[in-house]
Amino acid sequence: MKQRITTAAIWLDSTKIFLAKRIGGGSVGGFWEFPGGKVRFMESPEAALKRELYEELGIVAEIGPCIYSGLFKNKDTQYRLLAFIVDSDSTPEKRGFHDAFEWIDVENIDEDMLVPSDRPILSAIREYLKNISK
Ligand SMILES: Nc1nc2c([nH]c(=O)n2[C@H]2C[C@H](O)[C@@H](COP(=O)(O)OP(=O)(O)OP(=O)(O)O)O2)c(=O)[nH]1
Repeated sequence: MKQRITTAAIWLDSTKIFLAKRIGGGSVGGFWEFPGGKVRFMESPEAALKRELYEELGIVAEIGPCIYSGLFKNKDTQYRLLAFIVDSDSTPEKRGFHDAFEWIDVENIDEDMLVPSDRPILSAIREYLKNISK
């Protein structure tokens, strides 16, 4: 099976987290996601996430710690998904990848609204928020 590394951004503004709804089509169209994307050859995961956030949302982001690592499969590829805390002062814009944005408290995120790969990230976010509030 082919293997790829992919990334997701946990963009926090105090207790709220940024979610983007993927445009319809494909196996995950219409679901909400933590934005990000695939790492290219010889690219670091952090650089890939920074690039994807600029391409998909037009934001310049600082990439912080990785708080989640997990696996998922799509067709003939196994993906290693890494989720990073990110920070940005930019305002996101729609660039053809998403049709809605939302800032939402982690307690109010219904996991069924998320692309399946992103669902296990929710407990990692709760754990992270618990630890930084100590
Ligand atoms: N099936 C699936 N794909 C996911 C999830 N999360 C996630 O980022 N993806 C990625 C993997 C694929 O690159 C893409 C969905 O695949 P697709 O059916 O729309 O298109 P595709 O296989 O042609 O993928 P691609 O060439 O565009 O990468 O989204 C998930 O939870 N399930």
